[in-house]
Amino acid sequence: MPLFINRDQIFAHQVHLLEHKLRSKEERILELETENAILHLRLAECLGKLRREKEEETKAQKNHQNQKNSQKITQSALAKLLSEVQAVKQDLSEVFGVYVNFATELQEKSKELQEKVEHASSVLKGHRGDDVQSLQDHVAALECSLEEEKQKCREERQRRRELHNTLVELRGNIRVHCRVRPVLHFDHVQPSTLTTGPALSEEVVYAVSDDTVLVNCMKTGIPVQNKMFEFERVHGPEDSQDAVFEEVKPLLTSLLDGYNVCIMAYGQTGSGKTHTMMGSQPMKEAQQGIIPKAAAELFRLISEKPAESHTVEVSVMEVYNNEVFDLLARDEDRNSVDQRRDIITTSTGTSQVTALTYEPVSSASEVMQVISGVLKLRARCPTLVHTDSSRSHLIVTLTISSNSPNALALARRLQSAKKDMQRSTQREWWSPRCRRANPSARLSSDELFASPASSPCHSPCHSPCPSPRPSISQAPFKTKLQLVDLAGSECVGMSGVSGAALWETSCINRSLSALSDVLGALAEQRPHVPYRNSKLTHLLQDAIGGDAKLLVMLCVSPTQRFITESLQSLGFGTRARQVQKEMPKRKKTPLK
Ligand SMILES: Nc1ncnc2c1ncn2[C@@H]1O[C@H](COP(=O)(O)OP(=O)(O)OP(=O)(O)O)[C@@H](O)[C@H]1O
Repeated sequence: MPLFINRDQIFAHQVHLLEHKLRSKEERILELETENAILHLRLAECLGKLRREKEEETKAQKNHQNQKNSQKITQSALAKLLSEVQAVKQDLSEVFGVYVNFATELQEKSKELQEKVEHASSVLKGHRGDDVQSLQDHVAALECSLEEEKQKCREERQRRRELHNTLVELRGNIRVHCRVRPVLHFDHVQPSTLTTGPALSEEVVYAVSDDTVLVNCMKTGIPVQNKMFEFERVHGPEDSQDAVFEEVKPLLTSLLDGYNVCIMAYGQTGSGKTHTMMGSQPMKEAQQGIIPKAAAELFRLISEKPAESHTVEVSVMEVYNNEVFDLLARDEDRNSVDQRRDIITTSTGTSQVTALTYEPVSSASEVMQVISGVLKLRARCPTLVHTDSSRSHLIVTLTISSNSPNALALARRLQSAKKDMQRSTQREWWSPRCRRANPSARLSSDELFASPASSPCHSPCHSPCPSPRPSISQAPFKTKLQLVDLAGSECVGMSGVSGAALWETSCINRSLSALSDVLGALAEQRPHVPYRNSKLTHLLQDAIGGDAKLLVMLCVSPTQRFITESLQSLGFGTRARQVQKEMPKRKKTPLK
């Protein structure tokens, strides 16, 4: 074996050894690093465990604290409960004490009552039959006197109403009657799904007494507000055509006494104006309105006068789109001709329609024949509210010419009686002193119309007696009865009209608002009254502001659907009542 080992070989061997050592060191380092990593992992695990345990411990501590708190609360609640139980126990014992006392008292009282009943029944048993009879007689007498008192009360109310009417007449107020119609089929409409609040067909306008109307104003979320309106007379849905006419009838007597009279129906479309003025189909007597009934009453009154002392003429006009039309105008062949007419103001300041046709009539049926003959010419149009809506204002005028000496005498007496009343009113005719001295002192129509010689002075008051009656013109006179069926005010949206009908609606609404303006000016006694703002007010100038007796018949729908319009009509009536016109004057217009 060669002994020569060179330095390179030794060096290489050493390098090899060192390399080997290094590799094993490196392996060891790797091992240690792995161990270290494992230890790190373990440490992390332990730390996590430790943290979780700590959290659990905190949780447990919290729970423990909560438990401690709720224990405390429960303890205090228990203590409270205990004290309440003590108090209830105390109360119960007190109540029991009261109950025991009450029961004893009740027992005593029932005993007492029983004794009294026994005593009363023994007393009753002891009574003789005729005593019972006298008791029954007494009760009957009491009932009778109660009935008498009721009758007196009714008479007193009637008298008060008459006095009120006289006062209205003396003051020259416009009379306002109101009629609330029944709920009808067209009041029922399908409610919109969006609308809330009261149903549209719900009744909200009521005639609560014979002079008061009540309106329930309902809005969602607001308490119901009641509004009251007072008029000279209020008719409810159950009131018949006859009942309505009965209240109007006295005006017809005035007509023959020499006064101009105007009866005008006002109200929203479909509220019953035409029903009230003309009547409804089928036109049986019970369904006749004011116009046929007034014609009948007028001719009945005339029949009581000397023969041929009165003549009557009828004219029929309509105001349509602010134009006056003479519905009786005919050519020689009795065909309708252009019926447009003008209104002029005469030298005496009254309004007059030029070339108006007057038809002489001698009975109520003739009057109705003439009117029915031309009513078909009246403008009508179906609307969403009313299928047979009148689109014009209708004015029927009955002109009565009187040359009766009786009527003249009557008129003369009336004139002077009225003057006396007026004078004594200014003096204290209504004073409590006068009324106390003779509570029944009121002028009946007989006294009013009696001649001075036969008219005793009823007033024992110290005011001087009326002076001798002044004499007036003996000339024959004419009076007018104007019966007006106004077109209905209406909301364009609700009536659903368009085109020509929309123009009609606008004309109707404008003329009605002109009427309202005239009443406003009169009520406030303004120096200028705008009669000429519309043909309607110009035509009715004498009736509204002149010396005629004017009655406004307000027609009102009863349901929520028309509440805005009803309130507007009731407001119009209230405004009309505030007007103090000239005192009605007897006519002295000479016959032409
Ligand atoms: N008091 C009432 N009793 C029974 N039915 C009534 C009453 N008032 C009105 N009516 C009926 O209601 C409907 C509408 O009435 P009317 O034609 O009189 O309304 P209007 O006020 O004249 O309407 P417009 O102004 O649109 O002409 C009619 O069918 C009528 O018969």
